[in-house]
Amino acid sequence: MNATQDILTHSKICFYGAGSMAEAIIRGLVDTGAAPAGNITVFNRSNAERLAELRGRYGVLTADSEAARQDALLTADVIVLAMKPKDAAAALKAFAPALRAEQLIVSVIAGLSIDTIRQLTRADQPVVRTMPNTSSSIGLGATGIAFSEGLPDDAQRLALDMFGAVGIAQVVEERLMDAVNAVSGSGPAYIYYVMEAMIAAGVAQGLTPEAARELTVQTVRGAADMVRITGEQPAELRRKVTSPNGTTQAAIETLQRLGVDEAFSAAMDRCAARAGELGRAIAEEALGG
Ligand SMILES: NC(=O)C1=CN([C@@H]2O[C@H](COP(=O)(O)OP(=O)(O)OC[C@H]3O[C@@H](n4cnc5c(N)ncnc54)[C@H](O)[C@@H]3O)[C@@H](O)[C@H]2O)C=CC1
Ligand SMILES: O=C(O)[C@@H]1CCC=N1
Repeated sequence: MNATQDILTHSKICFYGAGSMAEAIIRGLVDTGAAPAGNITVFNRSNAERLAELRGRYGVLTADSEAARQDALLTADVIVLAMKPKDAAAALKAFAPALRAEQLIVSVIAGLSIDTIRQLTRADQPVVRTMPNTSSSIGLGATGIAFSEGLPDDAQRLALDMFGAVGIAQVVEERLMDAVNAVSGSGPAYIYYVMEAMIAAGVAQGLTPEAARELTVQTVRGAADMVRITGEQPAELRRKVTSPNGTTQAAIETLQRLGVDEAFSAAMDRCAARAGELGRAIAEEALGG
């Protein structure tokens, strides 16, 4: 074990919010051994059943009472903000007064800026803003990471190790975090949407749902791995599939005629803009303007 892994291994991590994103990260940390389950405490607002589920699956600790929640927050080295954006302002306001200067805040909340977190806590609170995705739950996550100004190297390393344990982690400037949200944070949903459409069209053409699903899944998996493994550009790989005047050309021309490029561009612009709106709404609710 090297010294940097040591930091994550020995840190007490508190997950504030116990939803799908928290679980995805917890699973990666526990399964890879990047953080021992006994160092992870998780809580949500009031859903004891959900906490029991996480305890049973991963062996993590859960905080089931207000006193236990306060204790988990007070004793944590790292606090992961994993609640919905609409719950973030109230949660941050409630726990900020008890926060210690050295506690690292890691946020996965769409749109929430480092500046808002620091305004609610301390001007020099160590903060890592991230945008992961749900593929983290199978170790194939893609996370964008931005650091607060002056964040010490060991805190940067800890965050990179935490998200590296569940996939790849890409450091970006904070101003680009909404773009990361548009590409990889929400991205899995676009691909699922494409898969839904492919499966439905295959079934409409007579395939069984099972056959359409299997063929679609393997096609998407194979295409992603072709880009990853060959290192070639997607456009070049597409060219190799597309015989002149063949079937693929007929399909791609139809997609282009129907405006799929424009649809993706508009959807991703709207996604990034929505992240900005969510972030401003949290700041307004928490800071009053
Ligand atoms: N689901 C996704 O694909 C991604 C989600 N995110 C971000 O992750 C965050 C969480 O999203 P999900 O896990 O999908 O949501 P979710 O709805 O599955 O989980 C939210 C959790 O927060 C808890 N919670 C809410 N208010 C709380 C409070 N005051 N105290 C304690 N717990 C509280 C809820 O009980 C629930 O356990 C969001 O802010 C979202 O922007 C980021 C990247 C990807
Ligand atoms: O839909 C959302 O707002 C969250 C953020 C990125 C993925 N899911």
